[in-house]
Amino acid sequence: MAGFAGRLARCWYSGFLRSPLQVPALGLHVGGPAMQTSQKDFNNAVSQLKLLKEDPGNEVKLKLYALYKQATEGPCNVPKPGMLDFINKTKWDAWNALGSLSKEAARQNYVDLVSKLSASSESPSPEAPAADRKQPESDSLVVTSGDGITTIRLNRPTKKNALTTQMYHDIIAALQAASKDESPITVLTGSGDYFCSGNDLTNFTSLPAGGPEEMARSSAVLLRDFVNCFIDFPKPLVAVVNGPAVGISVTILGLFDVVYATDRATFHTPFSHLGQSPEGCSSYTFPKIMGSSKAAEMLLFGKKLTAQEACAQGLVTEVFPDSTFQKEVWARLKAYSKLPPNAMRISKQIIRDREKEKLHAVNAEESNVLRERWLSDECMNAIASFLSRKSKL
Ligand SMILES: CCCCC/C=C/C(=O)SCCNC(=O)CCNC(=O)[C@H](O)C(C)(C)COP(=O)(O)OP(=O)(O)OC[C@H]1O[C@@H](n2cnc3c(N)ncnc32)[C@H](O)[C@@H]1OP(=O)(O)O
Repeated sequence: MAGFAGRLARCWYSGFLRSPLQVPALGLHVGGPAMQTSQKDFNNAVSQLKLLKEDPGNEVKLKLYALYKQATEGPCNVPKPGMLDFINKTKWDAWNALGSLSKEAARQNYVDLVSKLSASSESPSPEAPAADRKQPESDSLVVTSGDGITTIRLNRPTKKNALTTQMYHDIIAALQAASKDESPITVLTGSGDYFCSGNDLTNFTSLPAGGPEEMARSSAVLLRDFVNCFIDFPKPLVAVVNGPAVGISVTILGLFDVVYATDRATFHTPFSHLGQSPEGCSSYTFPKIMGSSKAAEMLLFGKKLTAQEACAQGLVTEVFPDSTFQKEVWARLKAYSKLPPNAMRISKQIIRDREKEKLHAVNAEESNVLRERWLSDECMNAIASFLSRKSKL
């Protein structure tokens, strides 16, 4: 089985966390007389699922997992996995949340869900990709160009723009394309009330076949590649920080040329709380920008800075009142984008180039250290605790 079908078969039962309370809220059948799904329809749906062209996402996969178990084995009566076994606990929660739903109703719901997924996977994509730019793989990133500015927008507002693995890949591709496009200026910003809540902590719950070591290894490679793109970006790179920023969305700011923030923004790197360590070259850029003791307070103790504090410490260029933030910032950037582009590139080069080698070395070292950290009990416990906080909501 290649592509999605193969991945589906492999990670189906590796599961994903979702509030059990949300499973019945999906409009699923809970019983009643209209149960006519045969075993054959159910078997067909199981086969049909393997032919889906698009990954339906972890939440849907978890729903399907729970319905499959209920349809084939009935109500969950296996022991609850331990607290730290959060993947199996998540699956158990989802299955257990189906309570006494009958096998027939579960079969019906499973068939209905697969049929809905098959229909949407066959419908044509509503937007044709722009001829000159490969569009991101997911809707969670939107890239647009106009007025001399290429804007890369994190677009997952319901999750505070937390970065999924796919988004890291899409941002890398977007930066590579932007480095060669016509726009003199490139901007990173977010949709909704957050700039970004950092790494999506559920990224760590979809274990690959090689287990946690493989997950840590591939995440370290992805992190290094992601940060390298910011180090090497050749044009003026501006962060338009539209709200609070957490984790990696804060650390990479040290690699931007200009950072504009709304006065609602905060800056927070809770690495120790998460059993993790600094990335984004912040172990080098933050002490240089704000001095070693202010950097330590952020990177070791997770001190949250207001926008004004971040500006006073040199991480933010300028703070704007939230009510006029968008208007003022975009008007200013539009004016800057009319400056001679080659002069801006060359000026950036002369400011940044002598640091590049050092930054690449720091990035490689931080990624290696994090690879170890992700396998530590401290880190696993912290992630389990964030995820179980969710399951109680
Ligand atoms: C390649 C790998 C690189 C790895 C290196 C990166 C490291 C980091 O970035 S470390 C930082 C990781 N981020 C966090 O620890 C933040 C975790 N999130 C929170 O603490 C809070 O969600 C919040 C303070 C950001 C917002 O709190 P609140 O206003 O109360 O909103 P909710 O918690 O209800 O969030 C809404 C919704 O979004 C989900 N969510 C938010 N952030 C994340 C996240 N980082 N990962 C996964 N999910 C996140 C949250 O769970 C809620 O979801 P639902 O419950 O489904 O509505």
